[in-house]
Amino acid sequence: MWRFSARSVIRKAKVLRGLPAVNAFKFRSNGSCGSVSGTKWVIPSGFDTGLKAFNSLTKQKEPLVLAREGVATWYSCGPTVYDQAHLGHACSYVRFDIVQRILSRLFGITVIHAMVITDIDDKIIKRSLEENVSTTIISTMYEDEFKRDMLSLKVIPPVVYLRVTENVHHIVAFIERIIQNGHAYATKEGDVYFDIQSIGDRYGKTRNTMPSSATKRDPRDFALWKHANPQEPYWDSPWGRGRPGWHIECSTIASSVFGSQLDIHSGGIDLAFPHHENEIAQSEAYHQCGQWANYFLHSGHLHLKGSPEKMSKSLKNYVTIQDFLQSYSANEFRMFCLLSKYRSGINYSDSSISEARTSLGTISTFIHDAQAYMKGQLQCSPVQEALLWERLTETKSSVMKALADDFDTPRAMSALMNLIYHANCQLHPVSECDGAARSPAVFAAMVSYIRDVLDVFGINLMHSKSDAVSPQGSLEGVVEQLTRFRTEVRAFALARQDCLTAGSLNKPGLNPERIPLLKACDTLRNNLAPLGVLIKDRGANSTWEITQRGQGVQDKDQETSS
Ligand SMILES: Nc1ncnc2c1ncn2[C@@H]1O[C@H](COP(=O)(O)OP(=O)(O)OP(=O)(O)O)[C@@H](O)[C@H]1O
Ligand SMILES: [Zn+2]
Repeated sequence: MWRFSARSVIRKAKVLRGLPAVNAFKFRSNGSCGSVSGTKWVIPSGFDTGLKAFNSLTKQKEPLVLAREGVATWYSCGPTVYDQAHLGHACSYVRFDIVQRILSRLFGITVIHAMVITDIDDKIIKRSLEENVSTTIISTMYEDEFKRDMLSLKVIPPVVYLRVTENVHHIVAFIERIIQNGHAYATKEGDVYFDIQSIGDRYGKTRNTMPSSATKRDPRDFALWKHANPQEPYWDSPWGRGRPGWHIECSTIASSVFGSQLDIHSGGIDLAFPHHENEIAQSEAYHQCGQWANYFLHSGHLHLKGSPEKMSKSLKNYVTIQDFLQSYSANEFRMFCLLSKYRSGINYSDSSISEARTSLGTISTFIHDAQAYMKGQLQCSPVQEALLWERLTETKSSVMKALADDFDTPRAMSALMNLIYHANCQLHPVSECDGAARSPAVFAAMVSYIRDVLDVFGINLMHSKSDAVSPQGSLEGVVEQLTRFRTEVRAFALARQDCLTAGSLNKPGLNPERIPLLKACDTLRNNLAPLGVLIKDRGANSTWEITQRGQGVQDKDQETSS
């Protein structure tokens, strides 16, 4: 249902905005390399998606025009892998994952996403010296953890991850070309610097934050290649032993995958300057053209509430993704991200994450009630069916409009919540069925739509037992069998108590034979709760349900605690 073709979606979007559906696509005809960065941004030639995106190059929303029809080339700066990933990283990568899912699943655009893994840099070297292990051990360990963390947050992996250390030969060749093109110079110490003056006023002149150095021609010049100090890892190069500077890895790797033209480049806002400005300067100096990447999207920072600083490994004010997932679910984190614009700063606190949990709870409760109504278990007076169909249509159009407008997820979520509010207003439980006309189809349509949209955002609400498709061997089937087995064991143990009581021991709680069995049953129940399976004991019977992860540990119900 959500795999619309880009053409049909854009045609619909134009009709929604009151624009003629014909000529929905403009193929502009300026040259492949557009304008010069730092001077004037030129709208790219190619395929007009009908969407708008905030482009950091112009600091305003621009029509999103891609070089090829239905395809977006997308490069993102990846993590520097010297420590565990935290919620700041999660926030940036989940937000862009949502943007990419919107592009591909709602607007039919194939997103080709490549990401670099920075597996050599000053911070990694420092950490390896502190731990007395090689940089490879540090980077491999944290790269693996990063990838696992992203998967547990349901971030779709890029089509390719590229490590800096596996691309040093490309980087050396890239630097050589920049030198040949007259935009970089080597020093006698074995460093290579980008020559800012060689590109005139195309570089951010007012933002000189680079440290000065005796060997640089201009304090703004930045390192493309750094000579190796003793004990540091190195690669051979025409300038001696050394390693790449930070910015050059992205220009080289993005160019090695996508050539001289890139549709979208993303990263956190802290990367806008100097990192992205330097990437642009290097890439345009290498390709000898302007406007290498047409759109730069930057995500806002995540802060711990009350802290003016972004959450950061170096500032040690962070919550790791793994710690977070002990108490909350990936669905909850994604909802937390959806409730703010990807560009805005976001405060992480108990109350902001609770707000996300509450929103998910409202949605789940509505789905549950709507299903009960469909099954005839929730009796209601007649609903205003025509009104609900109308509201559903309006919601669909509001969601599409919001998402086409710089991926405005909070506006889309508010349209969904508004639909739920109006639908809930019609669901009044009454004690008896009055035989009134019923309208299950409109509730079914709302539930399907809400689930589809959330699925696009990477939130899967198919977690209730009744929803689950239960082919043999599914996880639900396994939990069902496990619970039945536990029920039998418990019933057996409880019956042993009855026997002994009947045998006039008169102290049922002291029967030693049943304790290990009941203890095992308690342990199983307690261990399944953080995994999202809530077992409830009702007399000798037990039921189970899938919950949000982390809920439902019920120590107070321990059968063996007394
Ligand atoms: N607190 C944060 N909020 C949002 N995005 C963040 C935050 N911290 C890092 N990022 C983003 O995560 C991506 C990977 O960052 P990287 O590994 O280079 O982190 P970093 O900035 O070196 O981390 P740190 O500052 O924690 O040492 C970048 O796009 C960066 O902008
Ligand atoms: Zn980068």
